Amino acid sequence: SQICADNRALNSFKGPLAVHVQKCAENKAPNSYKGPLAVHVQKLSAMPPKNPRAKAALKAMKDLGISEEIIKPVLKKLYILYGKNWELIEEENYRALADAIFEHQETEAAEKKTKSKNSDVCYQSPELLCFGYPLRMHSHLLLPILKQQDGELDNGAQVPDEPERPLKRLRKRCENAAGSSISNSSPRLDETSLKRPKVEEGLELPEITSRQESQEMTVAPQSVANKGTEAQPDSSEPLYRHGKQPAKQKASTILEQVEPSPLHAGDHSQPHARDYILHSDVCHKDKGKQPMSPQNIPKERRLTPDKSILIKPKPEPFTDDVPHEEIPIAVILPDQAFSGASGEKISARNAHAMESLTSQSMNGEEHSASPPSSPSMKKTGLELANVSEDNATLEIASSPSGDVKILLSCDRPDFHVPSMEEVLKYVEDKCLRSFKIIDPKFSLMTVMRDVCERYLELGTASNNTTQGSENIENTLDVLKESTAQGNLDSNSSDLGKVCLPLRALNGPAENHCSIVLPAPQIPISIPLNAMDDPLQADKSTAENGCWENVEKEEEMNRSLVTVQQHQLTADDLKFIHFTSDISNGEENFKITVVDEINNIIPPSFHYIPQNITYQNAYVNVSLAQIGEEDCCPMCIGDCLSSTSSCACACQSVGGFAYTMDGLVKESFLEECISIDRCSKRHSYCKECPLERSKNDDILEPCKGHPMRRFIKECWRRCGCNKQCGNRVVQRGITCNLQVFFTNEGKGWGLRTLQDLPKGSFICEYVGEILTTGELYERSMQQLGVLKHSYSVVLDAGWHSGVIKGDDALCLDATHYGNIARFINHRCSDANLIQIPVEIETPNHHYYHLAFFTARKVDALEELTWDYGIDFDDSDHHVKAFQCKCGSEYCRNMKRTNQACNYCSLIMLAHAFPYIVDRETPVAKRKDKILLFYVLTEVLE
Ligand SMILES: C[S@@+](CC[C@H](N)C(=O)[O-])C[C@H]1O[C@@H](n2cnc3c(N)ncnc32)[C@H](O)[C@@H]1O
Repeated sequence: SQICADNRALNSFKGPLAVHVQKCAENKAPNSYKGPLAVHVQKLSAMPPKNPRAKAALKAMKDLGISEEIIKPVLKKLYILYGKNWELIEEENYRALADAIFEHQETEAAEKKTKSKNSDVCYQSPELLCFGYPLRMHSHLLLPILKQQDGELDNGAQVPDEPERPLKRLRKRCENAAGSSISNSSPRLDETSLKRPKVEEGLELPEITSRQESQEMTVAPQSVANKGTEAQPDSSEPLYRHGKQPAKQKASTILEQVEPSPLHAGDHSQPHARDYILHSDVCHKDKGKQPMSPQNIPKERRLTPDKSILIKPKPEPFTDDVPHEEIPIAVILPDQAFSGASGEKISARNAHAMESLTSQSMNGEEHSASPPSSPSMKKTGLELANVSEDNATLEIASSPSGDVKILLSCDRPDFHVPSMEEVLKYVEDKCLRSFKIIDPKFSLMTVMRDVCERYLELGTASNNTTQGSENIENTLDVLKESTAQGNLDSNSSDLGKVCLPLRALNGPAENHCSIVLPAPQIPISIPLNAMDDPLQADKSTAENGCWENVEKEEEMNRSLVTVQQHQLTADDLKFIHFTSDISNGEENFKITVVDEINNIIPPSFHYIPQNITYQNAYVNVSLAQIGEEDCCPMCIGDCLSSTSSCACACQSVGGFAYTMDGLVKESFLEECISIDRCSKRHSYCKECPLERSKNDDILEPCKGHPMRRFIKECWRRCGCNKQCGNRVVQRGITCNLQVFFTNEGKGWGLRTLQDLPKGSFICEYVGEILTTGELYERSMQQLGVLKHSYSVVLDAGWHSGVIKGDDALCLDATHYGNIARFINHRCSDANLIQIPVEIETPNHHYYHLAFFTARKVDALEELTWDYGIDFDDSDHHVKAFQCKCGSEYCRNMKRTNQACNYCSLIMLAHAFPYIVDRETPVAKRKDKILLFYVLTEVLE
């Protein structure tokens, strides 16, 4: 209410109250609106005014025996008509007010008499409908609305003694709009409604529109002054005229002049005010025929024609008193924006240049009742597009003269105006994540400029070539051009460019085209923050500039492409290369990242290609500790080509573990797999390092560690060369891998982009080397913080009993790691197998945890390994999660009762655990399912 009063224009008020009033109007039935505002407005009407001048006016009239209910609406009306100039009202002891009251009463009396006649007129003429009801029925309803608009007279809504502020602006608008004769956007009150209904010969009616109110009643007071006189031909044309007067066409002229600027289409107050004038027309139709007979005031006290009280519009300077939110955040000036390739001539906050364009924030709901291309808009060329989100609104309006205004507004109470840079950055980042193809030079301002250019282009020469798919093509062309240009700018070579089929861009088949994108070249290092909040990670990444090279490679990075999964085929994927390399260039191959589901990037971490000691872990890498028996100094070239196994090979079971092709030998692999899958091949520590690390007295019995086979690779003390066939893991990743977002709810995962034969080396698990004690402490600190676990225990050698004290080691890839941290778990039949590999240290204390394919793996298959989790052991170093591996041998099945295709059966498993255990001691789900089917049928 206060804001209303201050702004004296409902349309400037963005709060819920405005929405209520808007609703009132748009529901066409303010009287049927029972919302809090209606109640509030009624209350307002009943409350005494706080303004002392209003009080005095009331008192003066009351003294004449007129009741307050009669006085207030008339006073209100007069106040508006007089341009809120109290002097005029107070003059001659409230003569004008008394006059108006009597007039009002006369009108009402006359109205009663002619009720049926008027009623017919009202219903027949659409222009005379107000809120869907005959206007004459609404005088009492309109007043409260007007009160809201002007916020005075009632309930402490202060009556400003100074009438100027908003009116100045509106007058200015009026002046600006005068030449354009642009109509209102109201669907009910289009151009036809501006035509003044044919007025019977008689009184000229009060011409009050919202614009007229805003015009400071440049006409109204004059008309009051001319009551009873002949119509004045000049600008002092009276609005109130007593006695028979010829109906003037002037009224419609005035209306045209006071038409809102096109962008004022969202004006909340407009319908009310417009309706009000029509109402006035109807209600006063018969005035000329009805004698005005004041009841309590002698005739001589009534207003007489007196030029001295004519009010001429003051040439008040234009002052922009519109609330801050109304100033457009970004204004695009076509003539500037189009003026060159640089294009960045968009002036932000250039409200000044757009003075003539005014626009109001509208609630999307309300506005939907008035679509952008409503007939009235079409007629005038006014275009208004409106997008609403929550309480925030984006409104784009354009006028036939070529002005475009973009207005962002928000009516939430907790809203603060963000910086333009912040908004642009945020939206750009989002676009970068969301769109399939991004111009390396993408910026929101470029998009805005494109809008302008399109506007100009379509509005001028080529405006008849813009249908449907062609629009798409145009857009693609723009993208194509700019992207290609970006390529040229950033990389003059064609090397590494890939052709991206655009089929996935929703365009029809005939619109397919290709876009040349730069191939992956720029490594990204993802910072260590917001580990488990991808969006946060994105944001902080951008904000902190933590991506290495982000400054210099920004444009290239922006070519990150994300593709909707459902639109992708394996063939498509072959064409799509992503410019990001999650390894930051640390690996031999670029490791791309793709999220086809959410368009996000993985949470940040530091990519390291090799293990690194955190603090206390003791990893003794020294030539001195490598004995003769632990290396092959006499070998030359490739050890594998030798007829006999070298010393290194001998340390691996049965000779070399690798084939000449660099694969793990089948026999060795099978043995490793069987160890992995058979719990019998476990060793149990008398004093388990994992238990010791807990630092408590209650040591739990060791749950066992697999007694794994090691591979021993040749290394620096060996005589062979780097290409020796017994050096596989140390040569690093040699296959094409990709980090992707799984759609089974496991988070990110790793997949291969190429077919892989059985026994292929994939990668090793890299992370910080921690002691088990350190890992335990870290886990305690991060308890409940992290969504995923990234630690493994290097326990393959524990059975040898060499682990002492706190020496037992772990790898934690939470903050520092490589792509192995993305490999998800799969129970029992994972396609990867972990094999401990000794390289630079000849004992089993520290080793490399390497992953090899346990079978042939097809391109695009997710790579998984069995974490070895005992899902019933809550103490396991990998926090038990609800397994979604999908394996038919899933060990977590009996606890899974959600997100499982067999959930109903699993519920039964809960009901019959004994049967399950007895029937399937090794927990093979196949068996369970069979069993449960039987049970289900029995139950049914
Ligand atoms: C080494 S991380 C694997 C990468 C992880 N998915 C990510 O988004 O970063 C291990 C974590 O992934 C999740 N995970 C791995 N395998 C899973 C599975 N089969 N079912 C459900 N979640 C799994 C668990 O949260 C687990 O703690």
